[in-house]
Amino acid sequence: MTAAVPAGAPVRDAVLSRRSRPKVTDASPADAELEMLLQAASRVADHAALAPWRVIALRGRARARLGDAFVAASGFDGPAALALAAKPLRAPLLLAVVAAPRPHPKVPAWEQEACAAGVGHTLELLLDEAGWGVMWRTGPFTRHPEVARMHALAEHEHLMGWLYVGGRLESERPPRRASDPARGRFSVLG
Ligand SMILES: Cc1cc2nc3c(=O)[nH]c(=O)nc-3n(C[C@H](O)[C@H](O)[C@H](O)COP(=O)(O)O)c2cc1C
Repeated sequence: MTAAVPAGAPVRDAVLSRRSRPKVTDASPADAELEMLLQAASRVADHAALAPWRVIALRGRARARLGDAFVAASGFDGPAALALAAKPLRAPLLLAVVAAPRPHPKVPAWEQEACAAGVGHTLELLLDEAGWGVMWRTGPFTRHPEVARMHALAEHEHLMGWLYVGGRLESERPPRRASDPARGRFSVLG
């Protein structure tokens, strides 16, 4: 038997139409819009309702300070350092997704990180649905102490990466993924 797909199926439509957008304009959502979308994203499944995550918005000079932290973490100098320092400047707004797992008698750290990742994915989807350009990025220095310090993370917190957010370039139509990643990744145990 096939379950009926509700007319419109807006969640499925939003998921199927989402694209990562590597190039964005200088426009960005206001903090009030971000808080509203985050309130929705916070409804992901969350064992024991620990909300083991938080999100930090990096705008303006904070992006340059992140670039400086990347360079300090890398030990690079010269042109390689300049290129690395410029990476966070690719979007006007970076949303650092932070996992904040704490010891819990029933909920191990990996479950809490799964919840934080869910918030990241859901927030990315909601921003895309709202018409913003978004791409989740990480890199080799995501969990380096210099980068944690720049975000003023607590001891138990670590980064899951950044949602790079900006305005959409109307000229750009990012391609769909060529393959069907779900093919062969479903099985049934009777
Ligand atoms: C946790 C995480 C980290 C990622 N880091 C990067 C990255 O550093 N660089 C990159 O090109 N893509 C990265 N990606 C993948 C992109 O966000 C994106 O999903 C990919 O380019 C495919 O495009 P699509 O989302 O439109 O299918 C990351 C995805 C996730 C979930």
